Amino acid sequence: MPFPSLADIDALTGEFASRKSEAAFLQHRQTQIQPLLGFTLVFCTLFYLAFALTDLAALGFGTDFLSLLAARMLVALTAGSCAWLAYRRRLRVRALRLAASLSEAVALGCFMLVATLRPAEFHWHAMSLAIMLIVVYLYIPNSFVNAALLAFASTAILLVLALRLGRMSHADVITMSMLLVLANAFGALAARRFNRVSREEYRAQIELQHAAERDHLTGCHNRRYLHDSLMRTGTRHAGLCVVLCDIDNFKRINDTWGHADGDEVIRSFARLLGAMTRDGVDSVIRYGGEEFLAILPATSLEEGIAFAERLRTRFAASATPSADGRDSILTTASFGVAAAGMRGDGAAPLLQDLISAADKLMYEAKRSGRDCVRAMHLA
Ligand SMILES: Nc1nc2c(ncn2[C@@H]2O[C@H](COP(=O)(O)OP(=O)(O)OP(=O)(O)O)[C@@H](O)[C@H]2O)c(=O)[nH]1
Repeated sequence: MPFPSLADIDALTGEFASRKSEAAFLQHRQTQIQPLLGFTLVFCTLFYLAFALTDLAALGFGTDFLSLLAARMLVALTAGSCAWLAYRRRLRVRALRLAASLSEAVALGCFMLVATLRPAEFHWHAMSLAIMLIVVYLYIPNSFVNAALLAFASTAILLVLALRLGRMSHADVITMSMLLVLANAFGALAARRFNRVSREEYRAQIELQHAAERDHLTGCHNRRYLHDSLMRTGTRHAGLCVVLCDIDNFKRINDTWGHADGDEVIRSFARLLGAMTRDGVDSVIRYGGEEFLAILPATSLEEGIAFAERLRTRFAASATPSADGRDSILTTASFGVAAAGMRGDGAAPLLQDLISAADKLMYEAKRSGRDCVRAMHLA
């Protein structure tokens, strides 16, 4: 999961400047965005249709009224279909934004037709557009840029129509322009603030989750993650291998070099383990003080042993520089490897059984003189 920084929030839009962070944020919010888009579109469409009454009052029953009714039905059809999609289908964020932009563009376009056919009421049209702009900026979930472009374009078109068709005084045109500029400025500022606050909230949530699931010293997952995530969800892999690693004679390292250097040895072991495991596939957990657990899905016992042997030789050969930089700390580690395939009843192997077996095997490696691998296959 990408870890976004506050500096990554764009000053103009309030969205993450990095595509990766923004995509992760939108993905995280998707389950909220979908029903929100659906609800807002339905809500706006009902009002849009209800306002056909004002067409009837202004124009009477005739061709112009029917044209506007058809336009309003088109808005209802577009927004209704988009709302249905938002409720019923699992859409990608890009598709949701397309649905939002399309509904907004059709509604604003039809609104311009209303203004054209009812040229005596530009004061009301300006007020209605001001309200619609707030809805576009704040209520219909869309990107800041899409919302701003639609808002600017519809403001410009209404002003041109007012100048050409509305028989308005200069004072009225100026007041109308100011009102629409105010609605745009307020809408954009409020959208920017909302975007920023929701991204700060998301970042704090990710940070908390990270702190709750990770070990502070090494950045590896902790036992809470092992119990709450891995053990609770279980494994869906037919074959699973677990490697328990324990740094040898670690007490002596602390006693000889001090705790700060001991910490550095733990960190360098964690770095090596992280570099040798597969990103997004394997899990590395700091299981105890100087004990680590590697959970390797879809890995056979032979592959697990080969992995542990590579790790053992590389760690034994890599020296950690002491804090004063004058010496190098060399040590070894012992490993217990347990693997299992699909069980007789067709169920996946139990992680807890594999960890218990790997723990026993690791102690066997310690008893056999340390710096070695002990392994077994669970039936
Ligand atoms: N520096 C440091 N030491 C730690 C940390 N966590 C645990 N320890 C120390 O690690 C040592 C582990 O010692 P033991 O369990 O006796 O094991 P060992 O000395 O490695 O001996 P074997 O495991 O039998 O090879 C203890 O002295 C703990 O205080 C840590 O985060 N940092």
